[in-house]
Amino acid sequence: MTRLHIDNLQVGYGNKRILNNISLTVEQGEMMALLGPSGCGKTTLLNALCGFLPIKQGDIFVGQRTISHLPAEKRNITMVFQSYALWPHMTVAQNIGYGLKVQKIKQKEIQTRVKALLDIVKLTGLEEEKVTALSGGQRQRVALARALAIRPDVLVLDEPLSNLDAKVRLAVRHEIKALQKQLGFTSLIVTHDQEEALVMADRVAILNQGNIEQVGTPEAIYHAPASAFVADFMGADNHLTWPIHPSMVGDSSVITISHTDVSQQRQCQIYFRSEDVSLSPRLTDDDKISGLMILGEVMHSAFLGHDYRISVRCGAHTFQANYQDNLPEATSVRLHVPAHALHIFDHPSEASNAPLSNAVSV
Ligand SMILES: Nc1ncnc2c1ncn2[C@@H]1O[C@H](COP(=O)(O)OP(=O)(O)OP(=O)(O)O)[C@@H](O)[C@H]1O
Repeated sequence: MTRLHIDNLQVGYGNKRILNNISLTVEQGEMMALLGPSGCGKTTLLNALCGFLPIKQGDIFVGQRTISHLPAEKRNITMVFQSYALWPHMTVAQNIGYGLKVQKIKQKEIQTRVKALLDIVKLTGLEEEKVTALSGGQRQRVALARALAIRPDVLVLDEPLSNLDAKVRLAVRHEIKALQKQLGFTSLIVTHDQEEALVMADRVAILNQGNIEQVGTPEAIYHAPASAFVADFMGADNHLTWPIHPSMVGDSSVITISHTDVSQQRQCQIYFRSEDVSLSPRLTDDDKISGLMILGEVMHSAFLGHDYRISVRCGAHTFQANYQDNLPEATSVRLHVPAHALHIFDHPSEASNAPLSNAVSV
Protein backbone atom coordinates (compact mmCIF):
# COMPACT_ATOMS: atom_id res chain seq x y z
CA MET A 1 0.00 0.00 0.00
CA THR A 2 1.17 3.50 -0.64
CA ARG A 3 0.45 7.20 -0.23
CA LEU A 4 -2.49 8.89 -1.96
CA HIS A 5 -2.22 12.54 -2.90
CA ILE A 6 -5.05 14.54 -4.46
CA ASP A 7 -3.92 17.84 -5.91
CA ASN A 8 -6.28 20.72 -6.67
CA LEU A 9 -9.02 18.46 -8.00
CA GLN A 10 -12.12 19.75 -9.74
CA VAL A 11 -14.91 17.35 -10.66
CA GLY A 12 -18.46 17.88 -11.88
CA TYR A 13 -21.34 16.58 -13.95
CA GLY A 14 -21.74 18.48 -17.23
CA ASN A 15 -21.45 22.15 -16.35
CA LYS A 16 -22.29 21.53 -12.71
CA ARG A 17 -19.17 21.78 -10.53
CA ILE A 18 -19.34 19.47 -7.49
CA LEU A 19 -15.77 19.40 -6.12
CA ASN A 20 -13.83 22.65 -5.90
CA ASN A 21 -10.04 22.50 -5.86
CA ILE A 22 -9.77 19.59 -3.46
CA SER A 23 -6.28 18.87 -2.12
CA LEU A 24 -5.84 16.00 0.31
CA THR A 25 -3.10 13.56 1.28
CA VAL A 26 -3.66 10.14 2.83
CA GLU A 27 -0.34 8.88 4.15
CA GLN A 28 0.86 5.32 3.62
CA GLY A 29 -0.94 3.01 6.06
CA GLU A 30 -3.32 5.72 7.19
CA MET A 31 -7.10 5.51 7.35
CA MET A 32 -8.70 8.83 6.45
CA ALA A 33 -12.43 9.37 6.91
CA LEU A 34 -14.23 11.64 4.50
CA LEU A 35 -17.13 13.04 6.45
CA GLY A 36 -19.85 15.41 5.33
CA PRO A 37 -23.59 15.91 4.96
CA SER A 38 -25.64 14.33 2.21
CA GLY A 39 -24.88 15.76 -1.22
CA CYS A 40 -21.54 17.40 -0.27
CA GLY A 41 -19.65 15.33 -2.88
CA LYS A 42 -18.19 12.36 -0.98
CA THR A 43 -19.21 9.70 -3.48
CA THR A 44 -18.24 11.97 -6.36
CA LEU A 45 -14.71 12.18 -4.94
CA LEU A 46 -14.43 8.40 -4.57
CA ASN A 47 -15.73 7.88 -8.12
CA ALA A 48 -13.15 10.34 -9.45
CA LEU A 49 -10.37 8.53 -7.55
CA CYS A 50 -11.41 5.15 -8.88
CA GLY A 51 -11.66 6.41 -12.47
CA PHE A 52 -15.45 6.08 -12.76
CA LEU A 53 -15.80 9.83 -13.31
CA PRO A 54 -13.51 12.10 -15.38
CA ILE A 55 -11.78 14.99 -13.63
CA LYS A 56 -11.93 18.56 -14.94
CA GLN A 57 -8.72 19.81 -13.37
CA GLY A 58 -5.99 18.72 -10.97
CA ASP A 59 -4.18 15.45 -10.47
CA ILE A 60 -4.23 12.27 -8.42
CA PHE A 61 -1.01 10.58 -7.31
CA VAL A 62 -0.54 7.11 -5.87
CA GLY A 63 3.00 7.15 -4.53
CA GLN A 64 4.99 8.98 -7.20
CA ARG A 65 2.70 7.80 -10.00
CA THR A 66 0.05 10.09 -11.49
CA ILE A 67 -3.06 8.05 -12.23
CA SER A 68 -5.60 10.65 -13.39
CA HIS A 69 -5.27 9.64 -17.04
CA LEU A 70 -5.47 5.86 -16.38
CA PRO A 71 -8.63 3.76 -16.83
CA ALA A 72 -10.20 2.38 -13.65
CA GLU A 73 -8.66 -1.10 -14.00
CA LYS A 74 -5.10 0.27 -14.22
CA ARG A 75 -5.26 2.49 -11.12
CA ASN A 76 -4.91 -0.23 -8.48
CA ILE A 77 -7.43 1.53 -6.25
CA THR A 78 -10.24 -0.74 -5.07
CA MET A 79 -13.65 0.27 -3.83
CA VAL A 80 -15.75 -1.48 -1.20
CA PHE A 81 -19.37 -0.56 -1.90
CA GLN A 82 -22.19 0.12 0.50
CA SER A 83 -24.27 -2.51 -1.29
CA TYR A 84 -21.41 -5.10 -1.16
CA ALA A 85 -21.73 -5.65 -4.96
CA LEU A 86 -20.99 -9.37 -4.66
CA TRP A 87 -21.80 -11.95 -7.35
CA PRO A 88 -24.89 -13.74 -6.00
CA HIS A 89 -24.34 -16.94 -8.01
CA MET A 90 -20.78 -17.40 -6.73
CA THR A 91 -19.50 -18.89 -3.51
CA VAL A 92 -17.62 -16.92 -0.88
CA ALA A 93 -14.26 -18.21 -2.17
CA GLN A 94 -15.15 -17.47 -5.81
CA ASN A 95 -16.18 -13.93 -4.91
CA ILE A 96 -12.95 -13.28 -3.01
CA GLY A 97 -10.85 -14.73 -5.83
CA TYR A 98 -12.78 -13.01 -8.62
CA GLY A 99 -10.41 -10.07 -9.15
CA LEU A 100 -7.40 -12.39 -9.15
CA LYS A 101 -9.01 -14.56 -11.83
CA VAL A 102 -9.62 -11.47 -13.97
CA GLN A 103 -5.94 -10.62 -13.53
CA LYS A 104 -5.14 -14.16 -14.77
CA ILE A 105 -3.27 -15.10 -11.61
CA LYS A 106 -2.46 -18.84 -11.41
CA GLN A 107 -5.13 -20.98 -9.72
CA LYS A 108 -2.74 -22.18 -7.00
CA GLU A 109 -1.81 -18.63 -6.06
CA ILE A 110 -5.50 -17.67 -6.02
CA GLN A 111 -6.26 -20.52 -3.63
CA THR A 112 -3.42 -19.50 -1.32
CA ARG A 113 -4.49 -15.86 -1.20
CA VAL A 114 -8.18 -16.68 -0.76
CA LYS A 115 -7.37 -19.05 2.12
CA ALA A 116 -5.27 -16.40 3.87
CA LEU A 117 -7.98 -13.78 3.42
CA LEU A 118 -10.73 -16.08 4.67
CA ASP A 119 -8.67 -16.43 7.81
CA ILE A 120 -8.09 -12.67 8.11
CA VAL A 121 -11.78 -11.77 7.77
CA LYS A 122 -12.81 -14.72 9.96
CA LEU A 123 -14.84 -16.58 7.34
CA THR A 124 -12.88 -19.83 7.28
CA GLY A 125 -15.32 -22.72 6.94
CA LEU A 126 -17.78 -20.66 4.87
CA GLU A 127 -15.76 -20.69 1.63
CA GLU A 128 -18.18 -22.94 -0.25
CA GLU A 129 -21.33 -21.10 0.88
CA LYS A 130 -23.23 -18.99 -1.62
CA VAL A 131 -22.96 -15.35 -0.56
CA THR A 132 -26.76 -15.12 -0.55
CA ALA A 133 -26.71 -17.46 2.45
CA LEU A 134 -24.62 -15.01 4.52
CA SER A 135 -25.62 -12.24 6.92
CA GLY A 136 -25.05 -8.58 6.03
CA GLY A 137 -21.94 -8.37 8.24
CA GLN A 138 -20.49 -11.54 6.67
CA ARG A 139 -21.20 -10.25 3.15
CA GLN A 140 -19.40 -7.02 3.91
CA ARG A 141 -16.40 -9.04 5.11
CA VAL A 142 -16.42 -10.99 1.82
CA ALA A 143 -16.48 -7.66 -0.04
CA LEU A 144 -13.54 -6.45 2.02
CA ALA A 145 -11.57 -9.65 1.41
CA ARG A 146 -12.29 -9.43 -2.32
CA ALA A 147 -11.03 -5.85 -2.38
CA LEU A 148 -7.87 -6.74 -0.46
CA ALA A 149 -7.17 -9.84 -2.57
CA ILE A 150 -5.78 -7.87 -5.47
CA ARG A 151 -3.43 -6.02 -3.10
CA PRO A 152 -4.52 -2.52 -4.05
CA ASP A 153 -2.34 0.53 -3.44
CA VAL A 154 -5.33 2.29 -1.90
CA LEU A 155 -8.62 0.95 -0.58
CA VAL A 156 -11.66 3.21 -0.69
CA LEU A 157 -14.79 2.33 1.24
CA ASP A 158 -18.09 4.00 0.39
CA GLU A 159 -20.33 3.92 3.49
CA PRO A 160 -19.44 0.24 3.98
CA LEU A 161 -21.48 -0.12 7.16
CA SER A 162 -24.67 1.72 6.33
CA ASN A 163 -26.63 -1.38 5.32
CA LEU A 164 -25.89 -3.14 8.59
CA ASP A 165 -28.05 -2.97 11.68
CA ALA A 166 -26.77 -0.95 14.64
CA LYS A 167 -25.22 -3.81 16.62
CA VAL A 168 -23.49 -5.53 13.68
CA ARG A 169 -22.31 -2.13 12.53
CA LEU A 170 -20.41 -1.57 15.77
CA ALA A 171 -18.76 -4.99 15.51
CA VAL A 172 -17.78 -4.65 11.83
CA ARG A 173 -16.52 -1.11 12.46
CA HIS A 174 -13.99 -2.48 14.96
CA GLU A 175 -13.12 -5.43 12.73
CA ILE A 176 -12.28 -3.18 9.77
CA LYS A 177 -10.23 -0.88 11.98
CA ALA A 178 -8.31 -3.81 13.51
CA LEU A 179 -7.67 -5.23 10.04
CA GLN A 180 -6.46 -1.88 8.79
CA LYS A 181 -3.98 -1.65 11.67
CA GLN A 182 -2.86 -5.25 11.17
CA LEU A 183 -2.37 -5.04 7.40
CA GLY A 184 -1.48 -1.32 7.25
CA PHE A 185 -3.51 -0.50 4.16
CA THR A 186 -3.91 3.08 2.95
CA SER A 187 -7.60 3.82 2.94
CA LEU A 188 -10.19 6.49 2.48
CA ILE A 189 -13.55 5.72 4.06
CA VAL A 190 -16.67 7.73 3.30
CA THR A 191 -19.29 8.17 5.96
CA HIS A 192 -21.88 10.67 7.10
CA ASP A 193 -21.78 9.23 10.63
CA GLN A 194 -19.63 11.42 12.91
CA GLU A 195 -19.05 8.71 15.50
CA GLU A 196 -18.00 6.19 12.86
CA ALA A 197 -15.43 8.63 11.50
CA LEU A 198 -14.05 9.45 14.95
CA VAL A 199 -13.77 5.79 15.97
CA MET A 200 -12.27 4.40 12.77
CA ALA A 201 -10.06 7.07 11.27
CA ASP A 202 -6.53 8.21 12.01
CA ARG A 203 -7.54 11.56 10.52
CA VAL A 204 -10.82 13.03 9.35
CA ALA A 205 -11.49 15.34 6.40
CA ILE A 206 -14.71 17.36 6.61
CA LEU A 207 -16.31 18.12 3.25
CA ASN A 208 -18.92 20.85 2.80
CA GLN A 209 -20.46 21.69 -0.58
CA GLY A 210 -17.47 20.37 -2.49
CA ASN A 211 -14.85 22.09 -0.32
CA ILE A 212 -12.61 20.65 2.39
CA GLU A 213 -13.41 22.58 5.58
CA GLN A 214 -10.88 20.91 7.89
CA VAL A 215 -8.49 17.97 8.02
CA GLY A 216 -7.28 16.77 11.41
CA THR A 217 -7.16 14.05 14.02
CA PRO A 218 -10.53 13.04 15.45
CA GLU A 219 -9.61 14.91 18.67
CA ALA A 220 -8.73 18.12 16.80
CA ILE A 221 -11.89 18.02 14.71
CA TYR A 222 -14.01 17.46 17.80
CA HIS A 223 -12.35 19.84 20.25
CA ALA A 224 -11.06 22.54 17.93
CA PRO A 225 -13.39 22.87 14.94
CA ALA A 226 -11.93 25.27 12.38
CA SER A 227 -15.24 26.73 11.23
CA ALA A 228 -18.81 27.25 12.33
CA PHE A 229 -19.87 24.54 9.88
CA VAL A 230 -17.52 21.95 11.45
CA ALA A 231 -18.59 22.91 14.99
CA ASP A 232 -22.25 22.52 14.07
CA PHE A 233 -21.70 19.32 12.08
CA MET A 234 -19.69 17.77 14.92
CA GLY A 235 -22.51 18.23 17.40
CA ALA A 236 -22.18 21.75 18.84
CA ASP A 237 -25.94 22.07 18.57
CA ASN A 238 -26.32 25.32 20.54
CA HIS A 239 -25.63 28.52 18.71
CA LEU A 240 -25.91 32.24 19.35
CA THR A 241 -24.66 35.42 17.79
CA TRP A 242 -22.79 37.85 20.05
CA PRO A 243 -23.37 40.61 21.02
CA ILE A 244 -26.97 39.70 21.67
CA HIS A 245 -29.43 42.19 20.27
CA PRO A 246 -31.66 43.43 23.14
CA SER A 247 -34.77 42.40 21.21
CA MET A 248 -33.56 38.76 21.28
CA VAL A 249 -33.59 38.60 25.09
CA GLY A 250 -36.76 39.13 27.10
CA ASP A 251 -36.98 41.10 30.36
CA SER A 252 -36.58 38.07 32.60
CA SER A 253 -33.80 36.42 30.55
CA VAL A 254 -30.10 37.15 30.73
CA ILE A 255 -27.12 36.06 28.67
CA THR A 256 -23.70 37.19 29.83
CA ILE A 257 -20.26 36.17 28.76
CA SER A 258 -16.87 36.64 30.27
CA HIS A 259 -14.32 35.75 27.66
CA THR A 260 -11.26 37.65 26.49
CA ASP A 261 -11.94 36.87 22.82
CA VAL A 262 -15.43 38.24 22.85
CA SER A 263 -16.02 41.97 22.74
CA GLN A 264 -19.12 44.09 22.32
CA GLN A 265 -17.58 45.65 19.23
CA ARG A 266 -16.96 42.62 17.09
CA GLN A 267 -19.77 40.31 15.96
CA CYS A 268 -19.11 36.62 16.48
CA GLN A 269 -20.89 33.29 16.51
CA ILE A 270 -20.68 31.05 19.55
CA TYR A 271 -21.26 27.28 19.38
CA PHE A 272 -21.34 24.75 22.25
CA ARG A 273 -22.50 21.19 22.93
CA SER A 274 -25.43 20.44 25.21
CA GLU A 275 -23.28 17.98 27.17
CA ASP A 276 -20.90 20.84 28.06
CA VAL A 277 -23.69 22.85 29.68
CA SER A 278 -24.07 22.74 33.47
CA LEU A 279 -27.67 23.36 34.36
CA SER A 280 -28.69 24.45 37.84
CA PRO A 281 -32.33 24.69 38.74
CA ARG A 282 -31.73 27.50 41.23
CA LEU A 283 -30.87 31.00 40.17
CA THR A 284 -27.73 31.85 42.05
CA ASP A 285 -26.05 35.17 41.87
CA ASP A 286 -22.47 34.18 41.24
CA ASP A 287 -20.56 36.97 39.60
CA LYS A 288 -17.26 35.05 39.77
CA ILE A 289 -18.48 32.71 37.08
CA SER A 290 -16.49 32.69 33.85
CA GLY A 291 -17.52 31.59 30.39
CA LEU A 292 -21.10 31.84 29.20
CA MET A 293 -24.00 32.23 31.62
CA ILE A 294 -27.63 32.09 30.57
CA LEU A 295 -30.71 32.58 32.72
CA GLY A 296 -33.91 31.21 31.23
CA GLU A 297 -36.95 29.00 31.64
CA VAL A 298 -37.54 25.33 30.90
CA MET A 299 -39.71 24.78 27.81
CA HIS A 300 -39.70 20.98 27.88
CA SER A 301 -37.69 17.93 28.90
CA ALA A 302 -37.09 14.78 26.84
CA PHE A 303 -35.94 11.50 28.41
CA LEU A 304 -32.77 10.24 26.68
CA GLY A 305 -32.14 7.16 28.82
CA HIS A 306 -29.05 8.17 30.77
CA ASP A 307 -30.33 11.70 31.38
CA TYR A 308 -32.80 14.32 30.16
CA ARG A 309 -32.41 16.79 27.31
CA ILE A 310 -33.79 20.07 28.68
CA SER A 311 -34.85 22.81 26.25
CA VAL A 312 -34.44 26.22 27.82
CA ARG A 313 -35.91 29.41 26.44
CA CYS A 314 -34.04 32.65 26.83
CA GLY A 315 -35.80 35.44 25.00
CA ALA A 316 -35.97 34.45 21.33
CA HIS A 317 -33.28 31.75 21.81
CA THR A 318 -33.69 28.10 22.69
CA PHE A 319 -30.76 26.18 24.18
CA GLN A 320 -30.35 22.48 24.92
CA ALA A 321 -28.72 21.12 28.06
CA ASN A 322 -28.33 17.63 29.51
CA TYR A 323 -29.51 17.17 33.08
CA GLN A 324 -29.96 14.18 35.39
CA ASP A 325 -33.60 14.99 36.36
CA ASN A 326 -36.83 15.85 34.66
CA LEU A 327 -37.72 19.51 35.21
CA PRO A 328 -41.22 20.97 35.03
CA GLU A 329 -42.08 23.51 32.39
CA ALA A 330 -41.40 27.16 33.34
CA THR A 331 -38.75 26.26 35.97
CA SER A 332 -36.22 29.08 36.16
CA VAL A 333 -32.74 27.72 35.47
CA ARG A 334 -29.19 28.87 34.98
CA LEU A 335 -27.00 27.43 32.26
CA HIS A 336 -23.26 27.70 32.44
CA VAL A 337 -20.77 26.78 29.74
CA PRO A 338 -17.07 26.99 30.64
CA ALA A 339 -14.86 29.09 28.39
CA HIS A 340 -12.93 26.07 27.06
CA ALA A 341 -16.14 24.51 25.71
CA LEU A 342 -17.11 27.57 23.68
CA HIS A 343 -16.27 27.51 19.97
CA ILE A 344 -16.14 31.10 18.82
CA PHE A 345 -15.97 32.27 15.20
CA ASP A 346 -16.11 35.58 13.44
CA HIS A 347 -19.61 36.33 12.25
CA PRO A 348 -20.00 35.75 8.47
CA SER A 349 -20.55 39.52 8.09
CA GLU A 350 -16.96 39.98 9.36
CA ALA A 351 -14.08 39.39 6.94
CA SER A 352 -13.58 35.66 7.55
CA ASN A 353 -15.16 32.76 9.35
CA ALA A 354 -11.91 31.85 11.09
CA PRO A 355 -12.07 30.56 14.65
CA LEU A 356 -11.04 32.79 17.47
CA SER A 357 -9.15 30.95 20.18
CA ASN A 358 -11.53 28.80 22.20
CA ALA A 359 -9.23 27.85 25.02
CA VAL A 360 -8.19 31.09 26.67
CA SER A 361 -8.59 31.67 30.37
CA VAL A 362 -11.04 34.33 31.33
N1 LIG B 1 -24.90 11.48 -12.08
C1 LIG B 1 -25.09 12.72 -11.59
N2 LIG B 1 -25.47 13.73 -12.40
C2 LIG B 1 -25.65 14.98 -11.93
N3 LIG B 1 -25.47 15.34 -10.63
C3 LIG B 1 -25.09 14.36 -9.78
C4 LIG B 1 -24.89 13.01 -10.19
N4 LIG B 1 -24.51 12.27 -9.13
C5 LIG B 1 -24.51 13.12 -8.08
N5 LIG B 1 -24.86 14.36 -8.46
C6 LIG B 1 -24.92 15.56 -7.59
O1 LIG B 1 -23.64 15.79 -7.04
C7 LIG B 1 -23.75 16.25 -5.69
C8 LIG B 1 -22.89 15.37 -4.80
O2 LIG B 1 -23.40 14.05 -4.81
P1 LIG B 1 -22.66 12.87 -4.04
O3 LIG B 1 -23.41 11.60 -4.33
O4 LIG B 1 -21.21 12.90 -4.36
O5 LIG B 1 -22.89 13.31 -2.54
P2 LIG B 1 -22.60 12.50 -1.19
O6 LIG B 1 -21.85 13.44 -0.31
O7 LIG B 1 -21.95 11.19 -1.50
O8 LIG B 1 -24.08 12.30 -0.66
P3 LIG B 1 -24.73 11.08 0.20
O9 LIG B 1 -24.13 11.13 1.57
O10 LIG B 1 -26.19 11.43 0.20
O11 LIG B 1 -24.42 9.81 -0.55
C9 LIG B 1 -25.23 16.24 -5.35
O12 LIG B 1 -25.73 17.56 -5.50
C10 LIG B 1 -25.84 15.34 -6.40
O13 LIG B 1 -27.14 15.74 -6.71
